Amino acid sequence: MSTKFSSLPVVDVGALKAAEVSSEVNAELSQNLYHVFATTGFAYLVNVPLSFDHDEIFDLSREFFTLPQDQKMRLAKKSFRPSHSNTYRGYFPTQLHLTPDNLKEGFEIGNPTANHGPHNTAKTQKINLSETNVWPDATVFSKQQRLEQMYNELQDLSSKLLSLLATSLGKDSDFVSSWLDDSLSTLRLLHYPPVPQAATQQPEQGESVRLSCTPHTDSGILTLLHQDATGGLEVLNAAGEWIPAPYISGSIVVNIGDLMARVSGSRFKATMHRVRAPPPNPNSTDPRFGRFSIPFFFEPGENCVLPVEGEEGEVVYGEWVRKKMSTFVEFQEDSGYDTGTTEEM
Ligand SMILES: O=C(O)CCC(=O)C(=O)O
Ligand SMILES: [Fe+2]
Repeated sequence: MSTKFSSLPVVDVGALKAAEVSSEVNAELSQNLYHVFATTGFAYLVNVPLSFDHDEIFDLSREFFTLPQDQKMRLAKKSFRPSHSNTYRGYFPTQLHLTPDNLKEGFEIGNPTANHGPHNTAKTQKINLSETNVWPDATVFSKQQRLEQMYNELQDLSSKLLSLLATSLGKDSDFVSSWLDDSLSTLRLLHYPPVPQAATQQPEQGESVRLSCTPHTDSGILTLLHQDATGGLEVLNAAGEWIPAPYISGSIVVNIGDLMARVSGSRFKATMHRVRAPPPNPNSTDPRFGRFSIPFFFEPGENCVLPVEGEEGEVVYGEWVRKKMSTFVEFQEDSGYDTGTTEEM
């Protein structure tokens, strides 16, 4: 459980821009990060070492979501287009038949330089966690390379943060290095379309606010989130109050996932969060409106074995994520997903 915070702390990570970081600065950053992850589990990072700003990444995301629907559906995962072979990477459309409190469309990419060789066991599963990315044709979307570069920068930043976290837990600096092998990190472009006026005025019975992402904790290690200025992200404190996490210019939000909380022996907190529905808009189908956000989920490789502090056992990441997946709205059974193992290849 997190503490009774009333706002999210801000951590300046500008020191990570330098090619060499002194051991004093590393120790200070490591302590700061330990403190926020052991209390709120969430923080804003400022002065991040990234070559792109919010305008650039959100322009790129808007360019993707304003593609004609049939172009986006060419990238749809198999559960939405059974003739397609991509099961894990690609596009998912808004699912109007599921709960109205999870109205979102998304586009997910994995490691652009991954080795998709035959050694990977993923091919025996219905969902291939390490499949190659799918992309729109370069004639309609020109930003593939830039998005791949953004992915790599977010992965680098995550790996720097992870080694600071390892130090803060009293581990060797190579404690997390194997987590980076064949990493399954996901960069997810998200668009929450505005809901029609009538729907926002009538929340469902027993519910006080209209949401577009229901309360959850992230399942993995660490999430780095770019959010636009629409607002709506809220984080639950120990007193059961939803604390707004509004957009702060130039910042990204970072939070701990369930697996990292477990690996740390519950020293780090995976804090519950949700997103309020964006303001209603009469042009509710116009994809330029609504909330845009871009979480980057740092994930280890499928075969990575993570030791768990204070417990006998270990966690194999691929098994963990498949178990968790059955609870994600995008992977619910009635959306067509089956996360189990196939009898045959
Ligand atoms: O859209 C957001 O700001 C948050 C999204 C989120 O929490 C998630 O995708 O796990
Ligand atoms: Fe989340």
